[in-house]
Amino acid sequence: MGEVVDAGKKEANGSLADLNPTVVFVLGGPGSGKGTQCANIVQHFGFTHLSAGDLLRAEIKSGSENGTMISNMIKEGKIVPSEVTIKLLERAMLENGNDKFLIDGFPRNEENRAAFEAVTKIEPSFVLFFDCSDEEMERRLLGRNQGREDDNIETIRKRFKVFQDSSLPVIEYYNSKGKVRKIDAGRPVEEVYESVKAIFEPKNEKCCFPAPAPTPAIVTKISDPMSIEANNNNDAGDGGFSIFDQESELFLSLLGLTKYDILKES
Ligand SMILES: Nc1ncnc2c1ncn2[C@@H]1O[C@H](COP(=O)(O)OP(=O)(O)O)[C@@H](O)[C@H]1O
Ligand SMILES: Nc1ccn([C@H]2C[C@H](O)[C@@H](COP(=O)(O)OP(=O)(O)O)O2)c(=O)n1
Repeated sequence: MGEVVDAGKKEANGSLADLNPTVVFVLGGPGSGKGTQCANIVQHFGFTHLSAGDLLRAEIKSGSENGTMISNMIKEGKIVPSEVTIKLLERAMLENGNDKFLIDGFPRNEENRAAFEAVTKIEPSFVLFFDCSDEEMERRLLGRNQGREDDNIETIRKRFKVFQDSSLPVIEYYNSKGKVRKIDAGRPVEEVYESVKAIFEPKNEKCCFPAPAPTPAIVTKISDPMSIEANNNNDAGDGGFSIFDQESELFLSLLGLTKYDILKES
C-alpha cells in the first residue's frame, strides 16, 4: 500500500459552503442495488449521482499517485482513507454545478462520516438505506459482470464483513438522528423503486391544528421532503420527516398536548 497523496489535482471554483448543496447519502451492502436505484432517482428527481466507488476507480484509471494504494485497498475490500475520497467528492460536487447530490457508498465508516462533516460542514438531508440479505447481495455481485476485480467470492465476503463492522454503525448513527429511510431492497428493481419514489415525491400532508391556531405557528406544512433542513429538525418515525420544531413542542406541552396528539388528528 502506498502513501496518501493529495487527491485534489484540479480545484474547481467556489466552495461547498457557497454551494450549500442538498445531499442524500445512499447506503447499503455491496450489491444491494444502490447504483441501480440512483440511476432511477437521477432520471426523475434531478439529482446528480456521485458514487464514491466510481470516483475511486476513475482515480485509479487516471494514473494518479494514489492509484496503486486505492487499487490495493479495493481488492482487499478495505475502505480507502477519508481524505482521498472526500477530496474526490468535493471536487466532483464543485465541478458539476448541480446543487442536489446522491452520494452513493459514502460514508462507509465513522472516519468517512466525521471527516466529511468536518471538512464540508454538510449534513445529509436523509440517508437512503438499502436493506438486503447477504445471500441476495452475493448472488447479484457474482452476476454483475462489470469486470470488477472486487466482485469475486473472497473479496465479496471481506466487503460484507466491513459493511457489518464499519458501515452499519454509521447507519445506526443517522438512525438515532431520525435520518434513515430504510428500503427493503431484496425485491425486484421496479418494486424497490416504488418505495424509493415515495420518499422523494413531494408529500401532500394534511395538517391539523388545534382550533384556534395560536402563535407561534405550531405546525409548518412541509410539501417537499427536501426541505427537512429548512425545517431544522430531525424527527424519527413520522413518515420520513418532522413537522414540529422544539418551540412548537414546548407550546403544545403548555396545552397538555404532544405532537402525537396532533399527528393522530391528521
Ligand atoms: N432489485 C434488484 N433485483 C435483482 N438484481 C438487482 C436489483 N438491483 C440491482 N440488481 C443487480 O445487482 C447488481 C448490483 O447492483 P448495483 O446497483 O450495482 O449495486 P450496488 O451499487 O449497491 O453495489 C447489478 O448487476 C444490478 O443489475
Ligand atoms: N466511501 C468509500 C466507498 C468505496 N470504497 C471502496 C471500497 C469498496 O469496497 C469499493 C467499491 O465500492 P462501491 O460503492 O463501488 O461498490 P459496492 O457497494 O461495494 O458494490 O470502493 C471506499 O474505500 N470508500
